[in-house]
Amino acid sequence: MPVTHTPEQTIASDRTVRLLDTTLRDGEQAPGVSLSPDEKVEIARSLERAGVSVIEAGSACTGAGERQAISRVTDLDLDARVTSFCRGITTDIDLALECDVDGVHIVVPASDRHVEGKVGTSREDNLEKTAELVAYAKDHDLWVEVIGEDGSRADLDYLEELAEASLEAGADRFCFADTVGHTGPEHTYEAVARLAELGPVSAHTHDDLGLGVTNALAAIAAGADLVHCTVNGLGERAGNVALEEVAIALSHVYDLETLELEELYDLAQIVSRATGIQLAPNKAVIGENAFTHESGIHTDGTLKDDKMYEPYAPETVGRERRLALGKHTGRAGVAATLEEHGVDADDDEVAEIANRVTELGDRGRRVTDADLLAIAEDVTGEDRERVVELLDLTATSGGAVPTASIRLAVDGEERVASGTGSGPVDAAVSAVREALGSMADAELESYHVDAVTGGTDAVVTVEVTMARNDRSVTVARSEADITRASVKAMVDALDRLLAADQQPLAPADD
Ligand SMILES: CC(=O)SCCNC(=O)CCNC(=O)[C@H](O)C(C)(C)COP(=O)(O)OP(=O)(O)OC[C@H]1O[C@@H](n2cnc3c(N)ncnc32)[C@H](O)[C@@H]1OP(=O)(O)O
Ligand SMILES: CC(C)C(=O)C(=O)O
Repeated sequence: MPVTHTPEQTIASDRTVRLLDTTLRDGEQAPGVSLSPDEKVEIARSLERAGVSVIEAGSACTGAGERQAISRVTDLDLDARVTSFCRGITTDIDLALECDVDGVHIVVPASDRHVEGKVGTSREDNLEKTAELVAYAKDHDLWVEVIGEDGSRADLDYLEELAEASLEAGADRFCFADTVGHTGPEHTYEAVARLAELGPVSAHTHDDLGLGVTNALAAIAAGADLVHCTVNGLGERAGNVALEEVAIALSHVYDLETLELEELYDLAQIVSRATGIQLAPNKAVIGENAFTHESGIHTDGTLKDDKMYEPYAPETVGRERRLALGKHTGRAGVAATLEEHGVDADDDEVAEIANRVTELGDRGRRVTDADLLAIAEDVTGEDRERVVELLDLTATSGGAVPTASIRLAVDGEERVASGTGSGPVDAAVSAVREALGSMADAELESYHVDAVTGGTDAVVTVEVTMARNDRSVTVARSEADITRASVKAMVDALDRLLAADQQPLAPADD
């Protein structure tokens, strides 16, 4: 049954719920991820700033390098409890002790598949062994959480026996683990509610079915007071439940605070950088698009009331709202972005600019602010200070080799050059490149011609996209002469790239 349907099954805002972060252990188990000691230290510090209660720093049994990294984290003397994963083996606990951890997670099999098929023991021996391990760890003054691995596929009566044996032996808590992310909120609720009758319970959920958060919330509703999470939902296979998602869901839906939410975005970036795993743009809380609006109706609504299309303010999680331009842009978004750039345009001009932005977006293009400004300048006829400007152009195509000569103003000085090519446009472009030298080092990503009016006197619009240093700009110019429109568009695009780069002027190559 869903977790919020009855008052008993909801999460009261006065509950104390804490978050355990296992980015440095389960997160690091994501294929291809390996964190250096320095990276673990950096992440641990930012987890501390965010206010997590427990940091599982790694698996001491993995090797000397891992133990060195865990020791670096324990050396930080954080407020958070620092722990290590241990299998149900005494030597794993000894290795964790070498790292001076505050506590251990003793991971023992819970389902018959794990008890018999993986570890090769029996239910009875597993109970006995678990109790011995807990007593051993407690004798060494460790905080102890016993995790019943594959608990969601275990016989629930046996899981209770395992929790009972652990708690009676002195474990501080028992953890319900949905190891392969196979279960749903109803079963999670039932299992955790039964375990919570016995003592403190944690929950460890995975996202294989996309139910990580749902199950974590079900576990909390059922009485779990410590939830295992990872930053950005990193972890085995489809990952663990994301720390940022649990924290914001508890805050926004249940009014229950667990973390310093405004630290979440920095934390996400730090982990993404260290692990090399990029954030999906549509990822809740921390994805690039989480607070970005492109479609006209949303942008217009958001400008009228910033809560119109957002559940909570982006600043809550350390972010800012962004308006994007593209195929779905409307007048309100264009007007707001132009205002941000100090560009004046009347209503008709804004409507025309919005149409041109949509057309550009329609061609599958991302529309940048530079694109918008180029369109606005064309539509409004407003000029601006330029680094490069076209003064004159002559092109001939009658002879054997099409040639063009060009006169440009470059930072106030005149430059003249000529070029040849396969046609007049190509010749003019070579002349431009000749005149500008290295300033023209930019790739022509696309070149597109449209006849705006019919007949032999048609006005053509030439649209070019030029790119340099990860920046690209699209400029369209309309003229009766296709060569002139092409050169104007290209010179303007280069000018905008130069302005964006703030690149010092290079002398023309002689
Ligand atoms: C659900 C989870 O996320 S569990 C945590 C997963 N984490 C890791 O695997 C940490 C990284 N792993 C490692 O560094 C290595 O696998 C080590 C050091 C743990 C073990 O390496 P190896 O000795 O080479 O063993 P290997 O990896 O081949 O097999 C795992 C062994 O652990 C045993 N094991 C697994 N779980 C448990 C457990 N809960 N309790 C006791 N033993 C266990 C397996 O039975 C197997 O033992 P066996 O070789 O006697 O059959
Ligand atoms: C070690 C345990 C908690 C685990 O990672 C899992 O069950 O997924």
